[in-house]
Amino acid sequence: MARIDLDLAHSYKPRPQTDEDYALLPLKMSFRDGGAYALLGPSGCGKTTLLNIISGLLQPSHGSVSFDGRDVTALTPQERNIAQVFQFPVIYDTMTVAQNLAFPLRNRGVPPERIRQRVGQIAEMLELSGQLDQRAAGLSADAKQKISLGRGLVREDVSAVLFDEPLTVIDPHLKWQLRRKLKQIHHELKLTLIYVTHDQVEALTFADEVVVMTRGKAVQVGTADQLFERPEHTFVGHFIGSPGMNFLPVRHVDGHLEFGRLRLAVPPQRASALAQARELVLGVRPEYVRPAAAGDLSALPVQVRQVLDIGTHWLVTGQVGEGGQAATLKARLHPELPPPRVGETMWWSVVGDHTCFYQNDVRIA
Ligand SMILES: Nc1ncnc2c1ncn2[C@@H]1O[C@H](COP(=O)(O)OP(=O)(O)OP(=O)(O)O)[C@@H](O)[C@H]1O
Repeated sequence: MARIDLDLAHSYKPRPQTDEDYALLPLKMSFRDGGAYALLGPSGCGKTTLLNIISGLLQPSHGSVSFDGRDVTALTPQERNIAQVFQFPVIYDTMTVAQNLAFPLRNRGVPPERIRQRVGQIAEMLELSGQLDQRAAGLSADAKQKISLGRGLVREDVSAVLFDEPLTVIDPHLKWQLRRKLKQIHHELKLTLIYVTHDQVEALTFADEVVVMTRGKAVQVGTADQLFERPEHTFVGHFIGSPGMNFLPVRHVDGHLEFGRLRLAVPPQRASALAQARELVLGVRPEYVRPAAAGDLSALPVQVRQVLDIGTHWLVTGQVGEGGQAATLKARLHPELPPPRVGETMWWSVVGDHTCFYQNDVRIA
């Protein structure tokens, strides 16, 4: 296992000029030895590019990759000792499940007795023990992908195991089980795992830390709790959560906040952090929006536009302000509260301990 340090940028173009020419903007980041990480972001944000640079399938156009302090930028995946699992199964159909799992070990001259033990251990973890003697050809797509996962995890001497959307072909029900299984396997095997996905649930259940990416930038590396409670970038607030964070542009004037003609008090504990800021974006998650009394200084009047019964809560969409100043807010309201009526005006508290403030998309308080 290895600690992985990146200090690089990547452009697929020979002479990059602007930020748009880069698939990865300059980034500096470390992956702890034995950590479980997810690279999370929408299509085209640079996840696969980053994964391929870590594995050695791709050389960064700028900068370096180090494993345990050793520069490996020019080394191949084999020389870096990386195992990779791709979206689609990579297995030998003519071999049995056991032979497939043993293959990476046999290739490296691991003694037969150790191979037998390790294949048994991995098969048990992935619930493949009953199929060890079956030929891979006859198995379902799910089972074949489990073999691929097993082949990725079977070696004990790898620097890291990289997964590129490995559960894409898996049936949704089994997907849930396998995600949990991978987490459990990580605890047992203590491998450095890096997992690419565009699915936040997948990332947050699997990883200790999630790297959130957008447009070639890693905007935050954090635990599920950090990404939810303190998004460092508006993109993280928007991308994590369902629905994502509410954002309101506000002006900081004379110790209070203005949204159009509406006013909010600045919480005393935020006053110093906001002292120099004028144009701000207030961010509050729907989970932390609370009904409040009319005129409450932490609240705004909101006209209810839609009420959905989500079972565990009411998901309410409302409009605050009017005309060009209007903004949409969402709140998850407690199921035991009476459901709001469409068209009614409620006061929603949006400023509290969980509220974040942003300038140029970056959190300042
Ligand atoms: N071989 C390539 N040559 C040129 N441009 C590429 C190449 N591979 C990727 N890109 C571009 O680099 C950017 C990042 O792509 P990348 O595949 O890393 O994103 P991703 O987040 O993995 O997306 P997806 O989830 O769709 O796989 C995109 O703009 C993509 O078009």
